[in-house]
Amino acid sequence: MAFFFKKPRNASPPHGRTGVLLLNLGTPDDTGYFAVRRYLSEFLSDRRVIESPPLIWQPILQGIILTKRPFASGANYARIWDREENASPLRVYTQRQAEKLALRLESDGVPVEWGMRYGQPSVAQGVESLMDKGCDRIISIPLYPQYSATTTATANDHLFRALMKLRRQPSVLTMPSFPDHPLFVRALEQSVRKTLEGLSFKPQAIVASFHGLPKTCVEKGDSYQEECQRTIVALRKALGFSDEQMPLTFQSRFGPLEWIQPYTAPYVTALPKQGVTKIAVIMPGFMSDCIETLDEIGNELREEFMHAGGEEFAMIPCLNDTDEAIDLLEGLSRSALKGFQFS
Ligand SMILES: C=CC1=C(C)c2cc3[nH]c(cc4nc(cc5[nH]c(cc1n2)c(C)c5CCC(=O)O)C(CCC(=O)O)=C4C)c(C)c3C=C
Ligand SMILES: [Fe+2]
Ligand SMILES: [Fe+2]
Repeated sequence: MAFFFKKPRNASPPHGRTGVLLLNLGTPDDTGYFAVRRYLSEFLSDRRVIESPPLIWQPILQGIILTKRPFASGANYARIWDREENASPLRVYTQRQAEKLALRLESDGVPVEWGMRYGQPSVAQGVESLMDKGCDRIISIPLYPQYSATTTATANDHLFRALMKLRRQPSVLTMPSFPDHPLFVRALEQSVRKTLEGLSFKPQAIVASFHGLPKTCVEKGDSYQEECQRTIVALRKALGFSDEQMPLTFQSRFGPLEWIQPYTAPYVTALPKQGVTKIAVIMPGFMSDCIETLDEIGNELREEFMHAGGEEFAMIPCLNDTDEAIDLLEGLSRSALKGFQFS
């Protein structure tokens, strides 16, 4: 192991320096079969995501799934690709969030970097870059408002895996999830109000759709579902909405297991029969628009809703790099900075 221990490139300033590291999921480098296959293989080989024993799961993954899915997923990514930046929206927004947060923290001498759990840029690169800037303390912010072992915990695992290779480790403070943090709720509230103002119709319901999770994860103690509830209770309260006006659903089911319910697609396609033909959808489990929001909701769900008799469908954008999103990241960073001061 000692073989891997690297020398720090720069000495830390005598009184130390703190940097912020934003952690996100990751996304393919391009929409081609091999790039998507590489991404899915790394993602779906993570035992925090798929807990089945590798001896059983790997032949299924490397056989059927990675032969077929990259074609379908690649075509979906192609529909939402940011052609100007030639990158996936998740990557574009994560980078912009980091750049804008860096501007807010610049005058305090706090650098900001970002890294992806799967793919590029890596978390190790982010750590190295902060250490090159003299940071001996790192505030890591996993960009998941609600905790899940499948997202937050694996991001933290990956960060600590990167630290395993360092002789001189920085001190690390990992931020907790923020399902009903006032700045998060305020950012969501503003995004709802702004979108509603710009619509030519009044939605009869605003469906809140969160990424799903296998039911077994919750049964084993994952707090994700409860944290999604906390987000939606706080948002309904901020907007003065009832449960019916803002129902909670779960999207993105993967594989044959039962996932947490109600599932978004059947819920939404049943609405027109109940007289609800004009809806908006908000996705408060995602800090940035990505394939799950832009394609699964913005393309697929919209089509299914219209086909089922829907008349109007609007998507409320994720927080992305809005000022309110950066207010939230700045607020989280500043409270963590206080936690790193001894006197
Ligand atoms: C068992 C599989 C999966 C679990 C568990 C899971 C949990 C989970 N994921 C997110 C957030 C995102 N997931 C995204 C994409 C995505 N998710 C899965 C599977 C599981 N997710 C797959 C296979 C994919 C890739 C896309 C596809 O092929 O369908 C994304 C978007 C990535 C992007 O590039 O845009 C996000 C974000 C959460 C929050 C979560 C658990 C709570
Ligand atoms: Fe996912
Ligand atoms: Fe999906």
